[in-house]
Amino acid sequence: MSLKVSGLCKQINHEATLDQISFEIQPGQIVGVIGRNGVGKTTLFRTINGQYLLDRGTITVDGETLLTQPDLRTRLSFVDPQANFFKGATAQQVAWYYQVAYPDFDLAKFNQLLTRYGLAANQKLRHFSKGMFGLFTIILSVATGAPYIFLDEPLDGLDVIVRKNVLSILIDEAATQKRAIMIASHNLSELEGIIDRALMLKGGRLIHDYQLETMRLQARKLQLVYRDKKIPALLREQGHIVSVSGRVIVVVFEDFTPTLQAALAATEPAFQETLPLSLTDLFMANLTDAGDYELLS
Ligand SMILES: Nc1ncnc2c1ncn2[C@@H]1O[C@H](COP(=O)(O)OP(=O)(O)OP(=O)(O)O)[C@@H](O)[C@H]1O
Repeated sequence: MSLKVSGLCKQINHEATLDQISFEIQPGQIVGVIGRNGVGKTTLFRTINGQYLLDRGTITVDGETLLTQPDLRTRLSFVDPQANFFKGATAQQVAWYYQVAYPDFDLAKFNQLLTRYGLAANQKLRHFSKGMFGLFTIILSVATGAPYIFLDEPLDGLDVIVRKNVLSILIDEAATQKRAIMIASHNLSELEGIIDRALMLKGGRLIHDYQLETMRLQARKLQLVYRDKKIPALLREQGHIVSVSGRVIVVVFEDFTPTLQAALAATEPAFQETLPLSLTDLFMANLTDAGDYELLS
């Protein structure tokens, strides 16, 4: 059982928005999709879910090819936050449409979650606030019964209490219902609390598939201070510089070995301290451009 994407390519306006994307997700996994604005996260979800046609590649759902078997789409759920199809319908009406599309739609769960979060079933979606609509999207996705759920910025606009509740719903769905959940989000600190893996996109490609547990064991974030105003070449060659402030350099090494530690000691930093490493650090380490931080001259 898995959803497998192999060599997926998607061009938009003759640009390779997604280029040779391959990954596989298993039931029970919560996987983050991260990357800078405009890198293609939403396009990836739309292409997997059939809103955009893919140019090349294959997608299989539990071993069967999605393109040739459209009924497999009922195993995927993606409520596109930017789609306006249902904005004139009430929450209840949308549930009726979804019941037709999704054979396992759980109306009781849908109604129970609407009530629990204070959303009126007879209210039109266009009358929901941004946060209410975000919450509705998650409730609808969960109620479909689809084993593979895609959520695009699900925490956007939700207040802190609702965010915590939503995260618990997702963890519960993954743990007890064995749903696989893919979440595209810029909310890295909250994402980090629930995901097992993070797929990092850059320049249309999948540049990292982090298993967070392994990553935490292998990577190291260091704060270093040097006497002279020069950044040792080793830091650029073996690490990712996250920030430079005066003589203080923060650098992330994704594979911190004893050999690297020895080489680093040879650069004779005046001060060295290990800092806690987060998903935000990995994001900055990989996706910060030279122009995004000021270098020592
Ligand atoms: N329907 C479309 N028409 C034209 N360009 C599009 C379309 N959909 C996506 N794009 C372009 O594809 C690129 C990827 O957009 P996408 O929305 O997938 O990025 P994203 O990673 O989700 O961004 P963000 O983090 O800002 O939400 C962007 O350059 C965007 O302008």
